[in-house]
Amino acid sequence: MSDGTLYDKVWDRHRVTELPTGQDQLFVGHHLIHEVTSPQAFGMVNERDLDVAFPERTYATVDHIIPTEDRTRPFDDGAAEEMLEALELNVQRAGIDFADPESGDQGIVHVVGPEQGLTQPGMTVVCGDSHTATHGAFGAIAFGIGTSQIRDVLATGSIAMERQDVRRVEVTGELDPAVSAKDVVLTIIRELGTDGGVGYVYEYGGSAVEDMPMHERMTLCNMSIEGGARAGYVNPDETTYDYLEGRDAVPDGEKFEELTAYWESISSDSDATYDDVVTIDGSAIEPTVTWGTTPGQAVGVTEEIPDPSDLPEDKRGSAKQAMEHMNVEPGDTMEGYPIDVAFIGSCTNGRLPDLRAAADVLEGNELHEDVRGLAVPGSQRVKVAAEAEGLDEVFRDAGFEWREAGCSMCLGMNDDQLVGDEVSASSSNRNFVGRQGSPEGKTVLMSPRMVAAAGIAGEVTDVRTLEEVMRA
Ligand SMILES: CC(C)[C@H](C(=O)O)[C@@H](O)C(=O)O
Ligand code: SF4
Repeated sequence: MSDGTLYDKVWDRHRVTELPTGQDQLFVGHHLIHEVTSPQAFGMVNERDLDVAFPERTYATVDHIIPTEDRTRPFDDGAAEEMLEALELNVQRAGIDFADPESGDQGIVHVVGPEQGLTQPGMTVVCGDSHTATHGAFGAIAFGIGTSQIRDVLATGSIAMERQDVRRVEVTGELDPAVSAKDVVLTIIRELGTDGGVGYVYEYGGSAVEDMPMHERMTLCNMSIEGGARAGYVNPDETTYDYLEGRDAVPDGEKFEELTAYWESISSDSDATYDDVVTIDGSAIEPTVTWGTTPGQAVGVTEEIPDPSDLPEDKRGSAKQAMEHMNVEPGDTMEGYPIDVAFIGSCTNGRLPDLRAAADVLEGNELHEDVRGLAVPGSQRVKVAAEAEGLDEVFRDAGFEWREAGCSMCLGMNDDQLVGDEVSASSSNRNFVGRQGSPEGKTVLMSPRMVAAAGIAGEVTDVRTLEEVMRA
């Protein structure tokens, strides 16, 4: 068992008791909710005539089903309208703060929590959503939960959970300037496997992680679940405190100083022991893209797609199937793979610095004539901030549609979907078959800069080469 890690310390501080099942009852510091996974859980709580135990520790937003174009109520999509109405009713009844579409605060749950300072180091954060690990970027223990657990958290402010092992994932060296956290996490998942993290929580560290600003750490932790880990976190440091200082939900003055001291104390000790340690050479990572239908089926953009027969036996069948779906061959590179759609957004890469990174590549360029582009800010606040910098103009001038905040084409639960066998260069986190709305659709995951480069070229492109050409 690990010892002296942030995970152990935070777990112990939130552990209420050991349950007869052998699980621990864990107190939940913050509960985030959205419209897709909460209605049933509220239904169960209401049915038993229970109150929400800690409405003040609960925060709601609407993200998955919300249209990113016309938001006139009632929505054209009756099911979407119904889900939002259910959420409105539930939060109103329980007295839960709600980032509704009129509030100016609405957005993807994993974008709004951090931007308002709701997510803080040393907390336990849960949400009925698998990408809750995002919040681990702050040194919180954050994970996705299922419907019956949402019910439990609503009714008691706690859940039954088993303690996980801790794997330290150490990313050494310095990243190439064209390489981002997205490339790092795709590399980690590729090396450790999509189920390599089962039973673990990942502690990310090493110089390449320490050098990452908060939005990059969020991208890294966001995809922990794609590697099978229950959660992922980064120990809090000056970068974390600087990000948090002055945010709405963060106390200021002396209280902030006290908090910082507390946050320091819950960081992993220098002599902490881990159940496993993995080291990855950050300086060797190049811009990385997926060739298949899981986030682990990834290669460096100039690297050859592997031959399934060279893969471990249990990976061969799925690799062959993925190659068929994606229409790629072993030995091909992804460079030159034609795309139809460029999607910038999602809880992985829909924050202000992600939009800046894409806009930086797009400035003065235009989307390829065969490509449609969708830029979707992760939250209303991100949208306003981006517009204040003129980023919307850069996107529009390049031929992108500039939309309202939400999950959008990350999973296509609204109108933003691939059509037929369209190929999308996407800054999101999942490339499963049918993920972006069309069963024949194809998704190539990559960083925002790489999406912008692919959009301009009309095919997967090494952003480093594109930038060289543009400079010449
Ligand atoms: C709808 C929701 C339950 C789902 C998740 O849990 O992650 C979604 O956010 C996703 O990314 O697939
Ligand atoms: S942006 Fe995508 S991954 Fe994130 S919560 Fe929404 S659907 Fe899930």
